Amino acid sequence: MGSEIEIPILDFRKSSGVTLEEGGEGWKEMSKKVIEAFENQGCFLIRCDEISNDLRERLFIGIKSLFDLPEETKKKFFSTKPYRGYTSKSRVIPHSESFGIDNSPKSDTTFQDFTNLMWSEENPIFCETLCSMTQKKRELSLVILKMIMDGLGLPKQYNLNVEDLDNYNDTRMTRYQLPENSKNTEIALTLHTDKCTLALICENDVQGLQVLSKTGNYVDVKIPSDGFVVICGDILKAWSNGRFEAAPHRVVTRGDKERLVFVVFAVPKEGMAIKVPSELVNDENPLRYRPFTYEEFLHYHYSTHTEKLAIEKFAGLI
Ligand SMILES: O=C(O)CCC(=O)C(=O)O
Ligand SMILES: [Fe+2]
Repeated sequence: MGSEIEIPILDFRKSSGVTLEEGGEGWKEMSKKVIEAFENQGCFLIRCDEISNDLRERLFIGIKSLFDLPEETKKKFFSTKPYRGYTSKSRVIPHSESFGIDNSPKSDTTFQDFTNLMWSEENPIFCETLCSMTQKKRELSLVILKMIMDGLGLPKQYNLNVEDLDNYNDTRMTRYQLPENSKNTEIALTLHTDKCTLALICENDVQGLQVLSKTGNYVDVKIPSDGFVVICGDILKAWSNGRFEAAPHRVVTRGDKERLVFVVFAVPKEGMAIKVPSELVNDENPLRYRPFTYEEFLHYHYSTHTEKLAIEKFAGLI
């Protein structure tokens, strides 16, 4: 399909010559780019030093061995919470299986409990890899959110909002099934927006993510091997009074190589009121979203199965 837009690549690597010291010139420049990308496409690619080849390799070896476990073992990871636990061939994701793990910053045994449940002989290497990846991604998403506060020129008090908007991680690992005929392209994950603040995604070497452009074309996203795609979620869109786009995206499978992804959704603190900063509201930009909590929105989305314009239908004022 036609790719008339380019997804911007923001280079956070030291070797690119930028110094991302908070408040410095490089930081300010990068803040502008983050804001521009979220205003225009609702997503961007990032290259960074944090994720070494070795770490990434260990991650995907671990994820593969996780999905290769017997079905009865995988089913032991059960959750009553929407989109958490082990899901196989669900209504939303018919051609894939995934694990959704809530990773509260207060609990440091989440991944240990998880890997101990999946492997009776335990799996300390994978456990350590999951902790390390999730932590690095969280650090990065906090930097991105701080850049947003700065770039929008919001007073320093909004830096408190950053920790609350990205209070805990919902970590998801997914394995997509191959199409029955490797020459076909199949939709493995239907068009949606992410219901979180931010999503950071990395993949094994198999591409499949597509973002829907404003002009209605699907654009293939090639996630750099030393980075992620960063997607603005509905929460951040509403918080920004609709200034940012929540990029609609889907996943297609093609070819004969299995696609594995590791996603960290940054999720707001339980009970946090998602409220547009008054500085972003004026005569030209009247208030577009009422205050709400993430839990209320997720419940609405899950119980009504509303996907299209879910955040507008739930909290929109205009
Ligand atoms: O597989 C991907 O690249 C994206 C996954 C995704 O969009 C999701 O889990 O919400
Ligand atoms: Fe998504």
